Amino acid sequence: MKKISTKLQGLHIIEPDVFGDNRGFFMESYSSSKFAELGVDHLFVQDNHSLSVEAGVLRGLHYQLNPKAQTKLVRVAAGAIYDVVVDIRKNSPTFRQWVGVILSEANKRQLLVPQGCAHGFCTIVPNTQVLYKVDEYYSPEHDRGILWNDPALAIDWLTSNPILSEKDKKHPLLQDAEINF
Ligand SMILES: Cc1cn([C@H]2C[C@H](O)[C@@H](COP(=O)(O)OP(=O)(O)O[C@H]3O[C@H](C)C(=O)[C@H](O)[C@H]3O)O2)c(=O)[nH]c1=O
Repeated sequence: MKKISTKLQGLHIIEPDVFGDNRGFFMESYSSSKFAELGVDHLFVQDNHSLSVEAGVLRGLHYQLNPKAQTKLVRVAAGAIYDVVVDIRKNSPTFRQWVGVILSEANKRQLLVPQGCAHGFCTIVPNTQVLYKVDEYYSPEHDRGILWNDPALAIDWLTSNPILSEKDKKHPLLQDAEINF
């Protein structure tokens, strides 16, 4: 199993060991002891699962404010996404910078998204199912968002006309968003 760092502190790609044979494959998608050996020793308390039936569905950019900020361990069980993480930690040297990673059923890559980052993804193929663990429970009172196409972030989502929830169409720009990281 490999952990690959990125330019954002705490944002890592994890490549699990995959055992393939003529039947298909097996992998331990999560192991608290093996992930802890990689420094991923969070106590995850909730598993999330979403299905997006179309390509071009964009969910994000979301985060929860402290003290309910979430670390997320994201993977794709079916289909493929372009996963985007934005550093919204005011004192971070990479504040306002973003990283995009393709997570897919095929590459089986996982993404560890640290607290203090906004997270979103855009599906690349229909019927994409995303599974992710979080280390803090959902708290609507602390749930916040940033507008997906904030010009100050200039995120290239690899799609021009995404399918968005009404909520995701109305998030503020980062400059106007409530952040406490
Ligand atoms: C996130 C969440 C949502 N819900 C309920 C609230 C709504 O009634 C319904 C759909 O929620 P929402 O439209 O916020 O779902 P997504 O747009 O997929 O949001 C997620 O997408 C991006 C990629 C993220 O990183 C977040 O984890 C999460 O915000 O599920 C819950 O009951 N528990 C939860 O943990």
